[in-house]
Amino acid sequence: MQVKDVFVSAPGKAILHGEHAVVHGKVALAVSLNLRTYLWLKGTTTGNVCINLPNIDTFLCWDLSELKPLIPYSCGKREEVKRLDADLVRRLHEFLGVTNGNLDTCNMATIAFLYIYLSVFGSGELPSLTLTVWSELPTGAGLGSSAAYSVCLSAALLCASGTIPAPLKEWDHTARWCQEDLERINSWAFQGEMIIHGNPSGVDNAVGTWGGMLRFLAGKIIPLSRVPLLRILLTNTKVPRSTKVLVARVKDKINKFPSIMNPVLDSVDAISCNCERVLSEMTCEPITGEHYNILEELIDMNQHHLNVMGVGHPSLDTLCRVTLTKGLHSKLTGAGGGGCGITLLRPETDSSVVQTTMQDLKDCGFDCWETSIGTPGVQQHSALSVKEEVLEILNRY
Ligand SMILES: Nc1ncnc2c1ncn2[C@@H]1O[C@H](COP(=O)(O)OP(=O)(O)OP(=O)(O)O)[C@@H](O)[C@H]1O
Ligand SMILES: C[C@@](O)(CCO)CC(=O)[O-]
Ligand SMILES: [Mg+2]
Repeated sequence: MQVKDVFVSAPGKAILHGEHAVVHGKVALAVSLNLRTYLWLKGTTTGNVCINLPNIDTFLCWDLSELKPLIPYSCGKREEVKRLDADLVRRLHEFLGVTNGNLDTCNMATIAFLYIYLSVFGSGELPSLTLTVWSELPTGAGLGSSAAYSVCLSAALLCASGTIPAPLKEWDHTARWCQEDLERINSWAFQGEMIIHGNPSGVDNAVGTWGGMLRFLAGKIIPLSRVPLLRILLTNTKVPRSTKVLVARVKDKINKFPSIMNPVLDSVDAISCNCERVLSEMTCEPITGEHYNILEELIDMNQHHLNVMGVGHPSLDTLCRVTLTKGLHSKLTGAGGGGCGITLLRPETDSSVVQTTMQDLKDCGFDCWETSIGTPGVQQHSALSVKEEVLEILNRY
């Protein structure tokens, strides 16, 4: 069986408020970014399944005969995809020689792929294909690279297997799926996130799937359609960290100090709700300096809470200190422990202030750029519609 080629992309995300607290049933507000992950799936007749993941230096190929014995026993019967198939995960660990359960960057990405590939195609004939993924997002830096990767895998494999239709018509450049298909994509992407994160809330894959700005609470996704245009500076401290480790660290802290940590989580919840209220006010009344003052205070308070949770880092303290000397307020975004932070720019913030702030942050060794938010979620592309530099990279493999 030869499957049709599929080209998809999904955006990264920034969490405005609610990271970590959202894992424990509190509200998070998150937005999509103008940085995307691209995936090109090519149907082949080689009898091999190959993955090229240049961002993480992973290039692997298997013969179909090696993969067939891994097909999950329950394949095709699994309508409910909220929990991982523990038996398949265990057999994939064995297959890749993971002995202690500790997955490195390459194993996490490989298992996420094999898990979805085998689950989606396992009830029929496994197809031979080559899948190449390249991302504009920094990997493992808090901007939802794992979710964008999982959403792309899920959309491309579901589409190639015919589980969901390809929305792209001959004359289209890009197309999106209907709500029901997006829900399917999101639920398989969540499985990928479970492999990579351990215990994800699902907020990152929801943003990768639907894009825009979302309110997320206990699996419930509410798109916020009326939001003001926010100017945000993104800074990558380049300090490596793992979301899985940080999420587990917060859980340990909650278990150890429940009476201290639960009020902190409640307070973060209230910060997210206050932020949502202010953002909504900003769309229906004239925007004032006071709106921005409140947004800035919420950022400062949340950053302190995240430090209490144990997910701060000296590099993030530096980010907050450097931006505050220019009157700007920052917090970490995503899992913390290094990675990226966001800085809110006020409408009146002069471009010279933005430039000097960015230079000061670059002098600290950080990457820094102004970003646009609220971009579309997962999309199917015609190869022609993709930026030339992205096509050139994906075509190398
Ligand atoms: N472009 C990519 N190609 C292959 N694997 C990727 C890619 N991007 C992310 N991954 C996988 O996701 C892992 C990083 O996930 P992690 O959740 O730790 O960081 P993040 O998603 O960037 O940050 P956060 O979850 O805080 O937003 C990598 O180790 C790798 O396994
Ligand atoms: C830290 C966390 O809250 C956000 C990571 O981007 C984890 C999650 O929600 O799955
Ligand atoms: Mg992640």
